[in-house]
Amino acid sequence: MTVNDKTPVTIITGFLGAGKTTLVNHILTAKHGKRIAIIENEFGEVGVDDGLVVETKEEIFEMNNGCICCTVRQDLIRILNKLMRRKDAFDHIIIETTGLADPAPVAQTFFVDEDLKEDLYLDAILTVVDAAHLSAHLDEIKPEGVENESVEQIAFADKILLNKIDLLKSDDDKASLVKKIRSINARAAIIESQHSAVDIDSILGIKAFSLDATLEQDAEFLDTDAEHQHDESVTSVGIEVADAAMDITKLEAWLRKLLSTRGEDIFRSKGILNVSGTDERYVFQGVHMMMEMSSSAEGKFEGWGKDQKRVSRVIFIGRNLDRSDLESGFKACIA
Ligand SMILES: Nc1nc2c(ncn2[C@@H]2O[C@H](COP(=O)(O)OP(=O)(O)OP(=O)(O)O)[C@@H](O)[C@H]2O)c(=O)[nH]1
Repeated sequence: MTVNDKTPVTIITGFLGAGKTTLVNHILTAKHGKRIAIIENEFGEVGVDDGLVVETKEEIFEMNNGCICCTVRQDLIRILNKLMRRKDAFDHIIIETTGLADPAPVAQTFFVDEDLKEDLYLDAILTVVDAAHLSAHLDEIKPEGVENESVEQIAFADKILLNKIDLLKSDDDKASLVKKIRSINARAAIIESQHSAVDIDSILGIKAFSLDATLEQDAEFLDTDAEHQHDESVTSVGIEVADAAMDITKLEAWLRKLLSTRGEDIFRSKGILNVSGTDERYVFQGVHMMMEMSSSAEGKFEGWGKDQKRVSRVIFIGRNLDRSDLESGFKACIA
């Protein structure tokens, strides 16, 4: 079978909050004529992304019970094998990793699994980066033997979306960020973007993955016994409130204060909210100290479904998280 008879797979990776789901939504709503299957892997004990991905007719598979680069790799293989039994139904498969994943073990799957190798080829590893926060994450010193996920994600990229360029203060800041990226990966093309809005032809069907370049980067790439160690100090706290609605004014004030004081350690926060006194669905998005609150009234995402149970679900991801403090703070904002 030649590469042209196989189904292309794109791995979308990038640190927490970089703009991966925004990119998936852009792909799902752009006009390109491709039938796409999406496999989503989310970090943390409460899944939120299922409510953040736009509703389309495309098939979406959620994998929320572990990390795609380690514990649920067998689940990934199972889903891919299932998809390949209906391979005429798809033109392209996209895998969105968690923000803390190492893309290499996910990419390895397409070279070591005999069945999948027959039907699929790895088109590209796309790494989305947050122009405002990347530098700090790249500079982070990790304990001996622990991977810096941001560095790995850049190192293995075939294409880099330098996203959130609206948040860069000057051309000098941009130039020094590009220099830093180039010192880790000199090969990948870099495209600048805002809200991950890129030309679909520049990211899908580009045949940009190179096994030779990847082996040069990591001689153990094809070694199925090679191990990697995650930073165990990064954890998540998920909170669900099923039987009451939230007071939006109180909640917004609490979140703003929380993120302005603890936003260095709270890398990522997001949630879907059942707000008292309205039928609109609310979504909140936090990346370090930056925060956005929006509602379905703005028309960017769907409101509550007619028979949908209105549950508030939030997740905090970061270091030194105090579960009881976060839970009591959130629940104090119940209307
Ligand atoms: N200012 C600005 N904000 C952006 C841009 N792109 C995405 N965002 C916002 O950044 C936040 C995180 O975006 P997501 O697409 O959810 O990020 P993600 O990489 O999927 O996050 P995780 O799944 O948690 O790892 C959201 O509030 C987005 O609206 C951009 O270009 N500029």
